[in-house]
Amino acid sequence: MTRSTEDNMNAVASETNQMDTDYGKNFKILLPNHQIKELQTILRDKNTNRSDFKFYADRLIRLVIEESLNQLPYSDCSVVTPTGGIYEGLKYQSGNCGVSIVRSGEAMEQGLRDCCRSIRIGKILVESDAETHEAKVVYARFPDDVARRQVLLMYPIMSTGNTVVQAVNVLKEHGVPEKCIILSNLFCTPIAAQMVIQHFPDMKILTSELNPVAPNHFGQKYFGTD
Ligand SMILES: O=P(O)(O)OC[C@H]1O[C@H](OP(=O)(O)OP(=O)(O)O)[C@H](O)[C@@H]1O
Repeated sequence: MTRSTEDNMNAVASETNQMDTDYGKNFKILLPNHQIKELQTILRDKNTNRSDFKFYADRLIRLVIEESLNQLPYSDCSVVTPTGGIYEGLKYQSGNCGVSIVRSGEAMEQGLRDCCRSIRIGKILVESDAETHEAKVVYARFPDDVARRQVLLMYPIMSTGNTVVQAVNVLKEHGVPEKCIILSNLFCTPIAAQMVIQHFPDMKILTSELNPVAPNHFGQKYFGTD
């Protein structure tokens, strides 16, 4: 039996690691716990040095990536144990890929590779016009068969949501159905959540925090260009 992304989403949502929100069934927040709150606190603290920032950001990224992988399809399988028993388990299905939104989305690539060693990772670069603040896509590269894959779209900060909206539009132009995209995010504002959900109601979104203030220093500090 194959477990669809949706089946899996519902199964996982009823467990303890995600919180349902008022933003519909496709928007999930990691269930807050002390560990997650500590990581978020360190990342928001202006006194956190760059080395610590990257270290703790990578830890939070790993948690979000692990949970995002729970949204992908798995199929039933059985294996033989060392004592000759049969263990009924699950097998991760192939046919997935990552796509990072440059630049801060690239910070999430290693977390994904640590879990899926040889996963293909595409890239999208969205630039905001300095005067009009209009976001536009200036570069995009995907696996040839991206339209047939489940796509884990990685971007850590959603402030207005404009960057993500443009990136998802490009994926859709390349034939990726909305329901096959899982957005992996660390910090999201309510405005961005509304904006992205309004544009793409069938896309799945996983974040670690919904807060009116996004830590927009993330990319600068993670990559040391602040
Ligand atoms: O949801 P949006 O309003 O589109 O904003 C998303 C992010 O993009 C901006 O960063 P920046 O342009 O520095 O991108 P980067 O961190 O990826 O380099 C902004 O400071 C947010 O961190």
